[in-house]
Amino acid sequence: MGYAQLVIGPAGSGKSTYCSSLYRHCEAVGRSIHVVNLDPAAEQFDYPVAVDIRELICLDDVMEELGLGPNGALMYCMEYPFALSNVRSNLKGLNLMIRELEDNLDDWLTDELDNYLDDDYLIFDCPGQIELFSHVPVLRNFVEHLKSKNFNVCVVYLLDSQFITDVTKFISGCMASLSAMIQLELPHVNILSKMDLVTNKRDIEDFLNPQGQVLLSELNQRMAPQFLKLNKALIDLVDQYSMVSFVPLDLRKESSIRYILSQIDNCIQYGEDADVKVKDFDPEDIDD
Ligand SMILES: Nc1nc2c(ncn2[C@@H]2O[C@H](COP(=O)(O)OP(=O)(O)OP(=O)(O)O)[C@@H](O)[C@H]2O)c(=O)[nH]1
Ligand SMILES: [Mg+2]
Repeated sequence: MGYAQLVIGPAGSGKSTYCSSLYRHCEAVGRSIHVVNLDPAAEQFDYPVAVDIRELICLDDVMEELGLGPNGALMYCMEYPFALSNVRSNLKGLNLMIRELEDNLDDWLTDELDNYLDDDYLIFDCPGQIELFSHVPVLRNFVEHLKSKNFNVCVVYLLDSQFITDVTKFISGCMASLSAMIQLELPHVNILSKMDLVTNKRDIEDFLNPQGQVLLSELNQRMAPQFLKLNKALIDLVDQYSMVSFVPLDLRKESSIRYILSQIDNCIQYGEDADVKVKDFDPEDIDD
């Protein structure tokens, strides 16, 4: 059994920083994790990269060869390894393969991830394009692949606390997270990142464990009267999916990282197998 965190969230929400902080934390406590870069546009890392999607495809090449802008090129990069047969016709004359890697998802992932099975703990640092977890099936296919390889996977969704200045922005952050939940159908931990930048904690407190009724009345105050019904439906939706809970992440505090990691471990049942093994062992069963 392997374990994996899929770290997603809007651009600049702090995903890569979270990955490197988590790596350092685990290193300090003597725990082994491996961080995988799934961002073809990434340039530098503060963590040792265990597996790098840029070895398969890189953004600059796609922009140049296909004449795409950075966002279109990124979507292309992400879909490329996962749907190679569909895009093969577009690839005529292109020399996108940077190395002599096998030219399909299974081969590439199997090659790269086979070293990381059985009890290994992988962190996937994903790109920030919101399309990836809203309606494009790339990540979904990727997750299916991980599951087939016996990984317990959890989504770690980061939302930048700096953007959560009022209820409307909070709701839109929730909606983006919700679409990832629906799209990926995985256990989900929502994190409010960059808490060190929040000067007035009271501004954010309402959003850490918000009450549906409180959110609704704030939303109603901000929006024109014709939105009352929509507001109610939105808040009900957020309530229903019991996703109105964000865990604050303050990278200055070890305790904050430790707490988040324990929540995630819980979601993917990391460590439970070891407990089971201990519990299964009954001294009474031993023959004399
Ligand atoms: N103060 C503070 N800054 C942070 C924190 N996390 C990230 N940042 C800053 O926010 C910016 C974006 O952080 P990244 O970790 O690159 O964000 P990302 O989500 O990986 O970004 P993309 O991969 O481009 O989507 C950088 O300038 C980071 O230094 C944090 O906890 N506190
Ligand atoms: Mg990043």
